[in-house]
Amino acid sequence: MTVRIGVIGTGMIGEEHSRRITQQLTGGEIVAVSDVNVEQASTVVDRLKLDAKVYESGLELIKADNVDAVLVTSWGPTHEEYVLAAIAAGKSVFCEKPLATTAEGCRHIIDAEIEAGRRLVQVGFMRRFDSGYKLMKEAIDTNRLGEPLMVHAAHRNPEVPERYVTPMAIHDTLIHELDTFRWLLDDDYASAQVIFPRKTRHAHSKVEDPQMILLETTQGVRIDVEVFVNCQYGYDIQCDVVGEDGIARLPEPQSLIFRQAGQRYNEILQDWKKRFGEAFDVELQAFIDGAAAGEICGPSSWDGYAAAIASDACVKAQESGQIEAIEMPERPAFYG
Ligand SMILES: NC(=O)C1=CN([C@@H]2O[C@H](COP(=O)(O)OP(=O)(O)OC[C@H]3O[C@@H](n4cnc5c(N)ncnc54)[C@H](O)[C@@H]3O)[C@@H](O)[C@H]2O)C=CC1
Ligand SMILES: O=C1[C@@H](O)[C@H](O)[C@@H](O)[C@H](O)[C@H]1O
Repeated sequence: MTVRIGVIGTGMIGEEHSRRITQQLTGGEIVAVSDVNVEQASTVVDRLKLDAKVYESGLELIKADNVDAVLVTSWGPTHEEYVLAAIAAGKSVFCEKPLATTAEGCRHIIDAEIEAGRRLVQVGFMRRFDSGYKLMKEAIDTNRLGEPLMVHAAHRNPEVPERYVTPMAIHDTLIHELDTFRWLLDDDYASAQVIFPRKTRHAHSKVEDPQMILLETTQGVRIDVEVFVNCQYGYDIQCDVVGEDGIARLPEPQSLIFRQAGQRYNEILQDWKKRFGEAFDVELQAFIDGAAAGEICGPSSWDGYAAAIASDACVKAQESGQIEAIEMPERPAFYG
């Protein structure tokens, strides 16, 4: 069975995901696209030579009879409405992170999914599909490090546009780490604090950059994350898990080592497209296969919600300058 997919939001990642579904993956076909910028949607259809109808409204696309499954790749604040509409239509939906920009928005999605009676939502936390992070997870799960005690991490982007403002360092950027560490450590968060070091001259006026986020889990693991979104030099994701019996470091992406002009060096990737290219392939193939089988797996709405609860606490901590408590409600049996 070919899964007929409708894509809402044909910006950078919407186009990337449409390209990989069309040119690399199996079992899926893009039959419909939509974007508030209709011209943008038409351009992507032309550029990728898609046999797809352009819809002026994402909600109309979701209702279309020939759309089996939906990809939501529009801006974060629009996700909740589209995911809820897909659930109401009984269609599988892959939603890029964040599932919603607040925990309250995610809760609406959870309530609707439980009401629908089966899992329909996969959240785009692609790091869970990255080979390096999977090795780390295996090392932790097989107790090679002993009990995890601390995590040191960094999330660096070369630069961000004007519309990227201070809270986005949390709900757009740190949200990846907030999901990853819950999954790696099989734990939830107990508190969060945000510290603003001296601001880089490369940041525009509406974003504090860099930021240091300090998290504590319910098991007492301490986590520090540097979010630095105008670091200039590249897209750089770092993670060390320190355990009782050893330390595991996330592998660097494979790259050539040059000896040239009196220097030995290797290049650093510049964006998420290449850094997590293989992980995107695996996550989207899992979505297509899940939609075909009627069994969506991978990061769930509950994972999106849990990350958003922590994200809300971090945004509050940005404003208060205090350590903010994080309380997770009990996970419904529906989410295993
Ligand atoms: N997993 C990852 O590493 C990444 C995830 N993302 C996520 O993907 C989403 C999109 O990000 P980008 O592609 O970078 O942004 P973008 O700005 O390049 O594209 C977003 C598109 O959504 C469209 N849009 C905005 N409001 C809409 C609405 N109400 N209905 C339909 N379309 C609408 C815009 O016109 C634009 O074409 C965001 O949630 C972002 O956090 C983005 C980059 C990497
Ligand atoms: O998801 C992503 C972007 O939306 C976000 O803005 C970046 O900070 C992240 O590095 C990237 O992975």
